Amino acid sequence: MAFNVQEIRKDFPILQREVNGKPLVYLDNAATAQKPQAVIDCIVDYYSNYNANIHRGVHTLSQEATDAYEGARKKIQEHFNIQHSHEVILTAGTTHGINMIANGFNEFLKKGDEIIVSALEHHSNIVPWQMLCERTGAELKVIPIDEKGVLVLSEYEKLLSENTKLVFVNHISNALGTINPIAEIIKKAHEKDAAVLVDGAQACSHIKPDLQALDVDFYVTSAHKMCGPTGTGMLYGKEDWLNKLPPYQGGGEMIAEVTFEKTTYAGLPHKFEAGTPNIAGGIAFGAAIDYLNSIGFDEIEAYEHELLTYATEQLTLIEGLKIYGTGVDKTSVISFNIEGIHPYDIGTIVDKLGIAVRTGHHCAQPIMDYYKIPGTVRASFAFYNTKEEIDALVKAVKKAKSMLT
Ligand SMILES: Cc1ncc(COP(=O)(O)O)c(CN[C@@H]2CONC2=O)c1O
Repeated sequence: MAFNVQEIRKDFPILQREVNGKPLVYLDNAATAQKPQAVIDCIVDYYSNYNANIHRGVHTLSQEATDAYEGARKKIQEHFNIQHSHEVILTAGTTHGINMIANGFNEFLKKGDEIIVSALEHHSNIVPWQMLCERTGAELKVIPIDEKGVLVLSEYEKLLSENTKLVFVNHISNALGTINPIAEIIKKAHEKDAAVLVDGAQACSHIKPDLQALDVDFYVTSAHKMCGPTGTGMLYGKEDWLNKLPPYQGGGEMIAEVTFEKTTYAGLPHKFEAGTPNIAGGIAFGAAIDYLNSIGFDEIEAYEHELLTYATEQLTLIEGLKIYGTGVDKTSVISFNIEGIHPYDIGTIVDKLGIAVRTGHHCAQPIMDYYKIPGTVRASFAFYNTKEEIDALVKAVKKAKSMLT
């Protein structure tokens, strides 16, 4: 099917909404993507027709629920070109997955070891590693960015040493839209025998990463960024690493045998899946992947690039407007400010006109510190947005500017 945004928009009930008496213009997709009817129906179907707890059940409903949940795991495996389905850990989301790995490395790090993160990271990919360094005595090093919001790879190479044990970098910056050269970052880390975790939260709705080709050690993402439900996501880990790391949480599901003398743990993936999971969420994660693939990531990437180019052109026509994150490799996120106006004031006014953008530091305060700004207005576009919606944004920003200056 040729890419037809008007046809696609019909799949998203929420896009018919009005906000403050105006048509909703939803441009906060970097925070969470909207949900197509197919994903909504999947959740309703589970709770209506085969709700049951999974694994170990002898009754039909439990078997149906288990088949659907493990079927979703297979879909995730195939989508990301992962070698084994047991290398797919279903999580509560990106933050959960990152903490799972940070916890696991308690036993692997010692004083003198070094962890490298980038200056582009979301707090979810900074704080867990700071906590790990506090626990182990390891030292955190930071890859700097330049004025364009692009990582300075020459500095990264200087930071790498035989003391480097772990490297953490996001695939795409949620604050600026910068796409990082993760294949190169991974290759250089592996030359020093360092493991790499990539935070893919902002990437997986825009591109389809091939995790075997990337040779990444860990990759995390959230379903809600991929038109799936909140509270579910994926941690990929090479099986050698996942077998080395201790379980994250103790409980049901993650055990092989429990005695008061000793407990043995389940194998992968269940070692990392204690307790009753978000069953509906996991199944609907699979439905979201099916939906995105039915449109096609080549089409999504091409169309979103069109939106980014158009929005950049139109916004930069506004006098006094500055865009942060001007690298060549960017996805459809535009962070901007208008001289002399606080981003929060712009966000508040455009909301009155039905336009949803995000303002603030976007859980990336180090980036705001680098630019010496309190925050930005962030407009983030998805494949179901339109050029007409960009025109509405530009008109609203101009109105806000005229009201505030
Ligand atoms: C790059 C990145 N990493 C981690 C996270 C955390 O994901 P979860 O909240 O699903 O665990 C986010 C969330 N993005 C935030 C959420 O709201 N606005 C944003 O930009 C993110 O963009």
